[in-house]
Amino acid sequence: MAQPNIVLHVADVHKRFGGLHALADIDLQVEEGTTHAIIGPNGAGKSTLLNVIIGKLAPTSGQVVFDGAVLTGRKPYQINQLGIARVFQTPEIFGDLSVLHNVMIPALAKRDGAFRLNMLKNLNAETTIRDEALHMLEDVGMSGHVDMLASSLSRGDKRRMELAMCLIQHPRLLLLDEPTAGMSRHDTNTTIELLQKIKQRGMTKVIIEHDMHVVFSLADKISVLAQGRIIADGSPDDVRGNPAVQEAYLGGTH
Ligand SMILES: Nc1ncnc2c1ncn2[C@@H]1O[C@H](COP(=O)(O)OP(=O)(O)OP(=O)(O)O)[C@@H](O)[C@H]1O
Repeated sequence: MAQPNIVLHVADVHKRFGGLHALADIDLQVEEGTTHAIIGPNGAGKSTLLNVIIGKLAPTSGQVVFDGAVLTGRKPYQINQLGIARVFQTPEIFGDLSVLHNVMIPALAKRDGAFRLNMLKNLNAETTIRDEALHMLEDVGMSGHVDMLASSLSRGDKRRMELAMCLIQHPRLLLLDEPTAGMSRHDTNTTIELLQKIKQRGMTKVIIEHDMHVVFSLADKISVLAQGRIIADGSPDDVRGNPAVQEAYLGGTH
């Protein structure tokens, strides 16, 4: 059988904050085309792990390898340029620009190597990127919101717009940090359907999520963190039936 292609490898990563061992012995392999969920109770180390992957935090030891390139030591924008896009827990958007312009900006920043303020002056002249942004907005079901100010969107629509802002970068790996946090059940289900649609296209995703309905609707593989360590790693069925996971997480407050 052909070996799966490992897109992301978190190799023997430790992260200490003073005396606190926030991540210990983390070894995580994400296969191309899969949706890999990282779950765990509050304070388990999920955000720390994500921040180590995207270069916001340096590991105390160990390294992160993406598509053969060592990420450790690179800056977040350099990691983004290599093909990792992140949907933030708190959407980072330009509230006083239109939805369309918000989606165009990451594509311009990718094309030109960095975001520059003077990009905002020439947005209407960028017809190719404008067309692509329109296409992405259609893809996430937001064709009717193109000219609205981003600040006027509902929370769920901001999330969808931010997903379009990531998709227009054509990332090899999409990191989703609690993509349905604070959403109504209806918006959560719409987001699940959208992420399932992206999944069918084979995009690799790492998702941190508290909502088990979301996790079990999307994940091909789940890694469970507890107190900074991976206590289980496997298919959703493996993880669901694992007594250690039930004790640490599923039977807990979530
Ligand atoms: N910058 C920091 N300095 C000191 N301690 C930190 C820092 N960031 C996180 N921690 C600690 O590291 C541990 C892991 O935190 P982290 O935020 O990664 O957990 P989490 O699994 O994302 O939690 P939650 O689900 O509540 O967001 C916690 O004990 C937290 O208090």
